[in-house]
Amino acid sequence: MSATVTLEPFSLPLARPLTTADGTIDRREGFVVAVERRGERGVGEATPLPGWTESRRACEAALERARDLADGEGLDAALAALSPRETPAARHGLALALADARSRRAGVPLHRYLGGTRGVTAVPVNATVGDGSTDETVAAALSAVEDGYRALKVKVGARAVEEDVARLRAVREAVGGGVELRADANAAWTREEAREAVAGLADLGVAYVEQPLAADDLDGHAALRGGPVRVALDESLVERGAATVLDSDAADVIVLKPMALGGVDRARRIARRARLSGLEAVVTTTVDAVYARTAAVHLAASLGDVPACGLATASMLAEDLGPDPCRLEGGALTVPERKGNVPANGGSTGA
Ligand SMILES: O=C(O)CCC(=O)c1ccccc1C(=O)O
Ligand SMILES: [Mg+2]
Repeated sequence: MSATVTLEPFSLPLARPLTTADGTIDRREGFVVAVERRGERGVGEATPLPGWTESRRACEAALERARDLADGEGLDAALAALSPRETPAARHGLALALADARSRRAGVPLHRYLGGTRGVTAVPVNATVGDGSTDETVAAALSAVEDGYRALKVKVGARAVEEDVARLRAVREAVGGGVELRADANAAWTREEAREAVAGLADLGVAYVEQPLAADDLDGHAALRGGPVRVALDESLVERGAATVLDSDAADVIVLKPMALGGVDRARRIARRARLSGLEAVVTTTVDAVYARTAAVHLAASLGDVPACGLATASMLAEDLGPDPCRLEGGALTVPERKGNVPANGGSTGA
């Protein structure tokens, strides 16, 4: 059945640029993808992040092809034509628009539509602390704990290993033992640096180190496991594919970015497979706008009982595409309970 797809470009500056070992993110650009089918409207978001997804240009070209295909052959054919490996952001955008429309028609919130059955009303989240001096890092950590966060993810790998270990030590001393600490190296370290780092972080009670080594180095990651600091993989899922990572012994935890994995539906399937293999699944964003970010909250809620997720990225944006329907309460984001993904009026009142 023929259906209308519309694409609206956007460009959002960050208020707090995120500095990682892999560079600084200071703006997010993409497309709002809207579908209209049998009078039902659904809204999705395609926000490519080069290095993690296709380029903006490739994303736009893929979405334009999908729009033309939907016009003749319908939305399912258009979605099937979008490759989750080649153009994950484009597929994410159209898949979310469809899921939003269908969950609205069914009168259920997106997390129920995705298959969540438990009454999850909030998702625990980590604060994201970018690279910075020890003083800056401690200040950001203390401010996050003051805001109620019980888990902090600190970016590392942009400076010498001993400096990063000193930053984490200063954070641990400042926030005390009751806060979960994680470190994300964004693939910056050599095997030797990673061994040094893990040894230094071990007695600081760091729960896991995210992507210490190059994305393709599954053997290196496997060899790092087994100590008190667990190993999480993020970039490796994009580089090697989720199935390869899950079939390896390289990770204790996998980090799921729906935008980089081709949609919340794809990310959910990977999360469930990971759990069956005894891995933990953490849902995060690529610093997305409100539609993709909220969808990732629904995804985490649909999984039930998730560890703290990297979904508290709204405050990095200077502007957004609409009001945030989630509130931070006690280190967790509230899950929207109205039908669909983001409530049509921004979620301020009513059902
Ligand atoms: O997980 C989080 O806390 C926030 C998301 C985040 O860190 C991130 C955001 C954009 C690109 C890469 C990453 C990453 O996890 O490496
Ligand atoms: Mg990461």
